[in-house]
Amino acid sequence: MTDKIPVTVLTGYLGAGKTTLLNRILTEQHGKKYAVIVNEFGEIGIDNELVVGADEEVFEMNNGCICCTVRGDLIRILDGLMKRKGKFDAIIVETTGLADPAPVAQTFFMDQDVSDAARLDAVVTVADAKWLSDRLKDAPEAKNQIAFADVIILNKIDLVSPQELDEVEGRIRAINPYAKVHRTQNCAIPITDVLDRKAFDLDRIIEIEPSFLEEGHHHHHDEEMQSVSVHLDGEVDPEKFMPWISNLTQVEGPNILRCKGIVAFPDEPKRFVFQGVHMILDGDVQGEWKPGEKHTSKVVFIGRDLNEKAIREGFLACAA
Ligand SMILES: Nc1nc2c(ncn2[C@@H]2O[C@H](COP(=O)(O)OP(=O)(O)OP(=O)(O)O)[C@@H](O)[C@H]2O)c(=O)[nH]1
Repeated sequence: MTDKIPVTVLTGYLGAGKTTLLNRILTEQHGKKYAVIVNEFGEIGIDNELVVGADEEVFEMNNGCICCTVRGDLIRILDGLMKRKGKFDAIIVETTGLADPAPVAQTFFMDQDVSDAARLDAVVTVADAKWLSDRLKDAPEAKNQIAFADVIILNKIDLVSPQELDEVEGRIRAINPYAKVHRTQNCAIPITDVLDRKAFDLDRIIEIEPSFLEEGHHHHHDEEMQSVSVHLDGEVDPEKFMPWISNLTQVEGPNILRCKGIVAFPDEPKRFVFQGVHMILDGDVQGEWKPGEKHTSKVVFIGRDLNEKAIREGFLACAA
């Protein structure tokens, strides 16, 4: 048991702050070596490029949600990591914001090779203090993620009043009275509160969902959720791109749960990276393009009722 590799499953709804937390963990002086598995909903990988840290190996799984189609992928990557045991102190799996954590956690108990070599240390859920209450009403995944958490990072406390914060924590407590809740801004939390918690308690999970250990476990999915990703084989003109993205998120904000992108501007040595949650956009230049690297641009939108054609044409029209 003790020499099994601890695995932390990092979950939380779209845009809650999972990558922010991951980057915090990886940049802290911990002297440990982590393998990171990132899964995102969308065709073009962006999250892996946003994860900092030179020493970590990042394994990416695309085209599907970790809890459904790519679970085989997860097992394959974990098997590969197990064979290199001793090289990693721990494994961190960052799931897409739409993943139901139950089947992910299930993998560590159902697959013999995986369960022989790894132990699920904890399910850590990042919750968005501003949007969680709304998502609990319309997104079953958000509820499951809270229900399955061992540790809950109630993040973005800067965006709500103390009263709203107490309310949202009350909702969390109503769903999951067991998890340790930490209130944070930008996921600022000591690493020891997140990793190596030995917090995953199978008995408790079975109590919540008695069918947890049965194959063919039923899980909830939001059928209306879709993703649109667009790749532009070159640079974009900031004079066209900035008004386009800001207008799109203002108009379509309620439907766009999440957007992100990495784009190249002419004469700019760094990549412009932006992210948004509904109509809140955040972007900055970061990370220089490598010498000889082709300057390309890509954007991903996740949401409901997205007009794929308009988004695709709109972005491509921003070409420099
Ligand atoms: N105001 C505020 N913004 C935050 C805070 N934490 C993170 N953000 C911002 O919220 C956005 C989403 O953060 P991410 O860490 O990318 O969220 P995520 O959960 O990894 O997103 P997905 O991978 O798309 O599901 C980014 O623009 C962050 O800078 C916070 O405490 N307060």
